[in-house]
Amino acid sequence: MGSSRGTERIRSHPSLPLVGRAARRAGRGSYDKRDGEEMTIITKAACVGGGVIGGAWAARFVLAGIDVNIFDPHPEAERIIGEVMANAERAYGMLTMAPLPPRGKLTFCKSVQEAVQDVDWIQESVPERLPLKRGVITEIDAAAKPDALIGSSTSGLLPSDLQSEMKHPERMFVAHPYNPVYLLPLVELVGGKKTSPETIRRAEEAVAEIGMKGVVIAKEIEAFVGDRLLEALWREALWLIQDDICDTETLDDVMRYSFGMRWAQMGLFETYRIAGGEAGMRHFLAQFGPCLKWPWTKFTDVVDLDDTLVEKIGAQSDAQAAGRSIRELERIRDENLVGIMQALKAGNGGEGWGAGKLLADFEKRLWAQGGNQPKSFDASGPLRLVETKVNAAWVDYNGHMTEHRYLQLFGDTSDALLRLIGVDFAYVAAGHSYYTVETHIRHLGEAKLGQALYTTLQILASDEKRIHFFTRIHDTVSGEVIATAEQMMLHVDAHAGKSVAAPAEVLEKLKPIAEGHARLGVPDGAGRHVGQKR
Ligand SMILES: CC(C)(COP(=O)([O-])OP(=O)(O)OC[C@H]1O[C@@H](n2cnc3c(N)ncnc32)[C@H](O)[C@@H]1OP(=O)(O)O)[C@@H](O)C(=O)NCCC(=O)NCCSC(=O)C[N+](C)(C)C
Repeated sequence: MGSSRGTERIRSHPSLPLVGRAARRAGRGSYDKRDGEEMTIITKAACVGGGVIGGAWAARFVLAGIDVNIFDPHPEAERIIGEVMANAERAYGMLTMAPLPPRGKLTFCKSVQEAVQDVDWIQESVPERLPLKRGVITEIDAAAKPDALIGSSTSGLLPSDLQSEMKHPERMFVAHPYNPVYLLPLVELVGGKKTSPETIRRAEEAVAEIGMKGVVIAKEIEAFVGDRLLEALWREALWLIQDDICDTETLDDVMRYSFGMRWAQMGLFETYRIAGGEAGMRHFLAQFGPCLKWPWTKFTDVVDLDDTLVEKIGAQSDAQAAGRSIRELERIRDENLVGIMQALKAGNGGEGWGAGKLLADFEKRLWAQGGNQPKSFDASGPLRLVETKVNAAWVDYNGHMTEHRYLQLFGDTSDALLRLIGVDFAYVAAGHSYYTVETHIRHLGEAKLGQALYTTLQILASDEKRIHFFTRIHDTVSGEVIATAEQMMLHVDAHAGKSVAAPAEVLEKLKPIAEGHARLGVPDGAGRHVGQKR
């Protein structure tokens, strides 16, 4: 697999990309979806600085299956990074049912040199002081492979200033992420005067492979794009608090009950286009353009952040938190972000929208690369197909898993069976699939937040068109059956919208499972109808 380049680059292939360990296990780098082109992936990374941002970068890499070396001289670095990692794992458990690759290995190193010497991507996340950052980046440059990519997490320093003392400045750029880095996909990619365009192109490819959206900023500018926008809002917000127009909670309410929700799915301009009505953006500009000259803002003046204002904001913020710790708030934030991304994944008629589309595409790659999908299976018993945990978004007002999430889990299980018999994304894209036509669910026990579950599936009968099967949801610890579903799927020609016989290659894969399961006998609860005595 050895490559003379910092990140792996190999020829394209019709398959979908592998990431991190999966790529290495396959003895190669990643495959490109675009015919004939090469692809850049990260096979090993280093994080220099392991605070809130550096630790979360490490989590993003590790959960994408990439080994990470980390260097942070803080005496409690291991504890802090361990806590970030735990939050990230919890969030990913809620975010996706797709088979994540085996976790990358996290290694704590004693020096910058040790951390960076054999890796493809180095992410610098040390405190925001130019001499410190420049010094660390120069040190990284001296110890890293000459072609390793070096990204800085700086929130606002110019890459030209950061790379000025490097021997190989062409591979250095700003990779500015958003907290929590393991969930929020955006990374602003900003080159300095000496950064090569090739570096930015490779960085953009590489972050896509770890589920991120690399946005290339055309010109370097202090604070780039995101922090410029946040700075404007932040300044205005400080004035509103200083002038007693509102308190911190009211200000946050104004955002989160209104335009904050709009911004998560469409940005500023697309939202304003709609606000312009049928005449669109031009009408909007004509309507609201004149306001720009009205006294609607104070943000070009800088508020005096003196002790009184700091204490005022601190006290209002304490009241707003109502005793919740930062860790609790982080968990609430992560659950909400997961919920938003999942909603966006279902947006645009199921195609996915914005960050949800990115998640859908990432999941497709994970499914395509197989993950924990068994290569062989034992049909002498029901197939164990899905492992999961009840996440917060699945729990209803009764404090247990709500009913449509059961159906989701049953659907994920039938999807897993379909993949086993060769009905995958490519098969569906070619025009055929299986559709569920009947379901009978029984709820036998409760599933609570965080409870580990697994599913098993038994085929009851099958022919060239039909698969009749019985799925159980079990508690992972006790094995107790919590719910069952008896379902019928029909093989269909999706274009014609009609059932048709499945092709021989699918039926051949189905046959040994059906034959094995025929020996198991009819499960208790199969064939029931509502109203029968138990
Ligand atoms: C297209 C469709 C699935 C079938 O429409 P059709 O071709 O008109 O089908 P028929 O009604 O003629 O039925 C074909 C044969 O199948 C037999 N059949 C039908 N229903 C059942 C049943 N419930 N149990 C047993 N057998 C059944 C029927 O008797 C016919 O037998 P023959 O021997 O005469 O051939 C159409 O129904 C459709 O589009 N339905 C909607 C499907 C849907 O949207 N489902 C929800 C999607 S969820 C999902 O699919 C989840 N997942 C699998 C992706 C995980």
